[in-house]
Order: sequence, then structure tokens, then C-alpha cells
Amino acid sequence: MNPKQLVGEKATEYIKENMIVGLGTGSTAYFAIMKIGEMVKNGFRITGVPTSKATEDLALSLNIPLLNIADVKKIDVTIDGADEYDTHKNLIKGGGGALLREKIIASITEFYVIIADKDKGCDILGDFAVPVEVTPFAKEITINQLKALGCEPKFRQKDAELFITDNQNYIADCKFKEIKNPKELTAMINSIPGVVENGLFVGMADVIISDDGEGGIIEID
Ligand SMILES: O=C[C@H](O)[C@H](O)[C@H](O)COP(=O)(O)O
Repeated sequence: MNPKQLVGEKATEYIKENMIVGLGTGSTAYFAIMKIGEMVKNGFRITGVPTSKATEDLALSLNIPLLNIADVKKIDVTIDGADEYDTHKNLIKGGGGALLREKIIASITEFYVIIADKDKGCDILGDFAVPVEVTPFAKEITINQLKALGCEPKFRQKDAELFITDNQNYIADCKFKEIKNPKELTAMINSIPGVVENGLFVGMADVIISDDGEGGIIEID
């Protein structure tokens, strides 16, 4: 089985009947959501909270009942992907541009399950550029301030235009060399006024479900 499907389906074992479930974004979360759709079709009751418009559309197409975000106070379990993870379960997320909604959902989640194939594991974060969501206003000032933190930032493009997030902002992909202190870096990035949020998720994941490259599953907790 494809590792994304393997870890995605495994993660659904953390879901119990009547839970409120955060639904992640991306090609790995896709498999978890498909499995949840199958469970719902078979009569399993949960309500979902999507982390992006794409996930909302997918969940609706599978008849997964969704809550309005205005009515959500706490989420029991969220299952989401990651672009990179280290041995302390720190993450880089936002390769699909969904980091802001994902971090908000993660912040009210009791048990945060990350699903990511083993190639995304590392000792020190930094191979993957940190996605940073920035306001359109004064984006040139913001990118200069990001650069001053020691990275090479680039505005993400899509179809030769600037990529626009679900929240109508831009993404600056910030390539750092090695991120030795992700907690400090996340605070530094977020202290820039034009930054809305960044894709470093520090101390948030409760478990990372990954594969061993040979068809087996590894859980880091
Ligand atoms: O913005 C996107 C999310 O953070 C994704 O969860 C992340 O990029 C991982 O996506 P994928 O499972 O497609 O590699």
C-alpha cells in the first residue's frame, strides 16, 4: 500500500464515535478523510472541522457532517499531514498553503495526529522552506524583514501569479539553512507585523505516524 494511504488510514484508529475531528489538508490527509468518509457511510458518527476550502469540498463530497467554525470550542482529534518533522515532533507545514487554518485548528485540538511518510523525517528542520503567510499590504517590507532573519524568502507562485491562500493572503517560502531552535524562530517570524502566521508547528504534535519504508508503521510519541 502507498505509504500515504497506510499512515492516513492508520490515523483514523484514534477517532472514537461522536468525536469532533479536525480534517487536515494535503495528499496524505486525503487518505484519512477518504477513510473517514467510508466510516461515516457505514454509520459511524463524527463531525468534522476542515482546515482548508479544498478539505471542506472533499468532506462535503463524502457526506461527512461539518461544524461551522464559529461553533467550535474544542476538537477531540485532528489528523493532518506535514512537510518535515524532527525527532522532537516539531514540524514544518504549509506546503499546500493551509498553515494558518491548520494552526488555528491545531491550537484547540486535544490530540494532534500527524501523518507523514518517512522521507519527511529529519534530525534538524530546514531542508523544506518555512511557508509564511503574509498580508498583501506592504508585502515588500515584510519580505525584507523576513530576509533579515537569515533566510532566502520567495513569494510562492501559481500559474505565473502570486499564490493566494484561503484567507486572501500571500505565502513567502523562507529557506533557512538549519533550524536549530524552531521555538525561537517561530516567535521571531511572528513578531514581524505583516506576518499572519508561519508554518513551524512547535510542541503541537502528540503523535507522528510514519512508515518504515517496508510496508510497516512507526509511531513517534
Ligand atoms: O498546507 C498544507 C499542509 O500543511 C499539508 O498538510 C502539508 O503540506 C503536507 O502535505 P502532503 O501530505 O500533501 O505532503
